[in-house]
Amino acid sequence: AYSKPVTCATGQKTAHAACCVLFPILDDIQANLFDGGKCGEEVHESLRLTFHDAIGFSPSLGGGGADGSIFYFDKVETAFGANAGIDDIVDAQTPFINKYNTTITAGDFIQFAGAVGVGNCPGAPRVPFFLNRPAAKAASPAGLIPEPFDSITKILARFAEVNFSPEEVVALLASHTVAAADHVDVTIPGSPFDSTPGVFDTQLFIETQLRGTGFPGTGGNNGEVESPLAGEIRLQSDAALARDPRTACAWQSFAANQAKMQREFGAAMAKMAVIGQDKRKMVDCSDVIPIPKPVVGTPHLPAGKTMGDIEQACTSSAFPTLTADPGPATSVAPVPPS
Ligand code: HEM
Ligand SMILES: [Ca+2]
Ligand SMILES: [Mn+2]
Repeated sequence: AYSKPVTCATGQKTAHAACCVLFPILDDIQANLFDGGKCGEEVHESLRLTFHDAIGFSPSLGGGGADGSIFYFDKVETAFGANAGIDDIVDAQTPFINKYNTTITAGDFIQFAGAVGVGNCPGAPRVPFFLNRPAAKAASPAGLIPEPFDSITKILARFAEVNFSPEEVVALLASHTVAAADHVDVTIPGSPFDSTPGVFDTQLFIETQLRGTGFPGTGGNNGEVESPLAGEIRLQSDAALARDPRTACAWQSFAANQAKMQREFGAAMAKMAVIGQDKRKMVDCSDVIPIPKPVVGTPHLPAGKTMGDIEQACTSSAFPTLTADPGPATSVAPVPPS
């Protein structure tokens, strides 16, 4: 229904008066959670948290989806193996969630922080945000969060339970362009999944298609396979999604198409953020989310690589032709801890 834009007491305009409460929260988290609007560790972890809260719904086992259960029942959920390390960001968000708990629920806060946070990464879409999740009633059942050692059959089946197609799963994995692992190889915390963890670019889809040549730290970790670059870590699940006949062409379709990746990631995030929720009871506050900066750089091979290093997997079309950065072989620095 049409509603007249309002001017909030704090001066900003929004389509719905109910959204005005979000502006002070926006300013606070940008300054004090995201280090002045950066795309660093807290943004990466806040984005991961949106997924680990939202995916906690199954038609057969229950759970409330994107309901903040990972905060309200954190003792239960942070103990799940798939949630290794998630306690850090739950702890970091807790003072903010408590400060605003008379205004918005933890479920709203977690999705709001993720949408705002990823928007700090140049090249990200403006992720829509809907307000009004009730507080969680129970913890998520165990076993609902995909693990990097799961088969593609298991991963796609889990997402299908919450109505996500294989193409939507691949679109969601664009999140790993602004991501690093602390717990896959604990000897090298902060190891990024692509060479540009501060930019929401397509490098993840390019670099995961390169032949793996070694482990950045120790070998033999569960859910890890060889990566193509020093300092870069590769999840077994990302490598398999890039090569499986069910997902390889979707994966390749994002490799040199920033606009397609942005569009489909934004749409899939909007859908994920309301898993288990009744959208008719929610208010569209998308216009509160700041407009992200454009991407930095263009799709390329890391220095030292050639098209011969691409492991073509999609059988219906060729991987886009890319040129390599000049200079010595790219090596990737860890994302600094907060
Ligand atoms: C097949 C599905 C997925 C699997 C198996 C998976 C697995 C993982 C693993 C193992 C890590 C490393 C955690 C650590 O060691 O610190 C990680 C990080 C991350 N994941 Fe995923 N993930 C999946 C899907 C997603 C989705 C759908 C999103 C968000 C929309 C997401 C966002 C992130 C982010 C942003 C990080 C980086 C966190 C940081 O840098 O601290 N992942 N993921
Ligand atoms: Ca990136
Ligand atoms: Mn981290």
